[in-house]
Amino acid sequence: MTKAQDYVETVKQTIKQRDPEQTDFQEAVFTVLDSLTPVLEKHPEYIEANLLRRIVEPERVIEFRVPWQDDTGHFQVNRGYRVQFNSAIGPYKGGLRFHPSVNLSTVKFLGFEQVFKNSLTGLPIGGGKGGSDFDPKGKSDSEVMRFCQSFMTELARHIGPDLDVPAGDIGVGGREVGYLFGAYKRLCGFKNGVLTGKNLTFGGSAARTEATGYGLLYYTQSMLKAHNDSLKDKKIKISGSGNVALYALQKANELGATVLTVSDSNGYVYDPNGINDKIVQQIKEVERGRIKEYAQQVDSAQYFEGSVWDQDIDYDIALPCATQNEINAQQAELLVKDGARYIAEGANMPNQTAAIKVYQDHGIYYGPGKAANAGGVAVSALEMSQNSERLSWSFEEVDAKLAQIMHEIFTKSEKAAQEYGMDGNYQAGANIAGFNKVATAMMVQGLV
Ligand SMILES: NC(=O)C1=CN([C@@H]2O[C@H](COP(=O)(O)OP(=O)(O)OC[C@H]3O[C@@H](n4cnc5c(N)ncnc54)[C@H](OP(=O)(O)O)[C@@H]3O)[C@@H](O)[C@H]2O)C=CC1
Ligand SMILES: O=C(O)CCC(=O)C(=O)O
Repeated sequence: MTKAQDYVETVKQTIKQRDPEQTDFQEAVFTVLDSLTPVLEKHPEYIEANLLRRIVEPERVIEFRVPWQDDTGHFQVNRGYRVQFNSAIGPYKGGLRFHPSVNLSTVKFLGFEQVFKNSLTGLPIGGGKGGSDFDPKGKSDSEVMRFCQSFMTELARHIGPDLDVPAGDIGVGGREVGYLFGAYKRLCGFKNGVLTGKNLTFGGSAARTEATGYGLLYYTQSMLKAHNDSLKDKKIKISGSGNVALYALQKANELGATVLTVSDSNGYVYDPNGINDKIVQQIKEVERGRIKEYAQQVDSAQYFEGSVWDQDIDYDIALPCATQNEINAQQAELLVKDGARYIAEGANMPNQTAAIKVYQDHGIYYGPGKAANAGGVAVSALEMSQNSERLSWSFEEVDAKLAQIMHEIFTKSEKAAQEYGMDGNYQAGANIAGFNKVATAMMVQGLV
């Protein structure tokens, strides 16, 4: 074992011992650490400075009670979190997730990923993430508003335009950001740089709603181009039908691909003629309905219960856009058998570690979430810039910047992989390129 390998193993063991139950967090950290051994061989000063041990420890973890009243008058309590992971290159930045599965491990894994993702965007933002085990599904608008107000009553004291700037994630969209902003304003006054993903009427950026899904397709375009390929006439499987999935679908259709599937946590819709994004948008964004309603409206579509990744059909590109760990090794084997050559992650960590190993073994080109889905946070950072200069840019201007950023993220990852002799390994490339900037910043800032 080299000194670098030994150091990585020691850091991994420390995490396992200190937080044995935080399995999602461990998975995210170990994936990054495993890519960094060659960097440590080249930079032994990082080992001397115990940099990895510091980088895997959040700067601050905030956990709080969120009491709220439901429509029947009963008092409810949820748990709120904000993990301020790393501020070496800018204020903490990252979304809030409202979903019953949220716990400290979830928020820590998402915050850790966010550090490297935000670094890859090239914009001056550190990493953070937050959320709650509150489930907005099935709640009335009034209940969601009361919950958001209570959540912000505590969160407000920890955030600010130059300190920590939350945004949306699963279960937190325009409605929730609006209520959170309203509550913040009553407590601290109008500071529109405190949240991103806002409505366009009070400082939101054009194209933020579309940014993660569109950015995913721009990244995928770059990945295909690197292999003299294009999206035209490609068959794509998308999972999820939320914000990321919907705008990935819309952009894929615009770029001449055929999207065969979309899904939710109950099941998936398959349409061999291609999923119509306008119908999905109406069902999900306007009616807040379930995806099976699509099959009730479109003759050529069928609805199936279960995971879309268990469906056995031929296709070219997989775009998982739902949630973490949605693809296991067996499902990855099926993806390979079905002829898919590319996979790019719209969701955060949708592939289990064993699934990624399957892609590597079979030469499938794999774009990790921290690179492929960075478009959302990149446009959030552009929203912060617009708020600072008290101006709003046009949709076309923001979209062009987004496309450029996604292309650069792909190129940076590709080059970093090449530099360390791992040509085509976009996962290692993204981890190394994301790490380099944060590591340099931490080293020159002294013991932080
Ligand atoms: N919004 C953004 O800008 C960004 C989001 N991401 C990531 O993209 C992913 C999707 O987020 P987003 O679209 O914003 O969230 P939404 O809440 O808008 O949509 C989430 C979608 O995923 C499905 N889903 C959620 N949990 C599960 C589960 N356990 N099993 C199967 N399906 C599930 C939901 O189905 P159902 O309705 O049944 O729950 C829904 O279709 C997440 O991993 C998020 O972290 C990454 C970068 C930025
Ligand atoms: O726009 C943001 O700040 C949040 C984006 C996010 O949560 C993510 O990239 O996973």
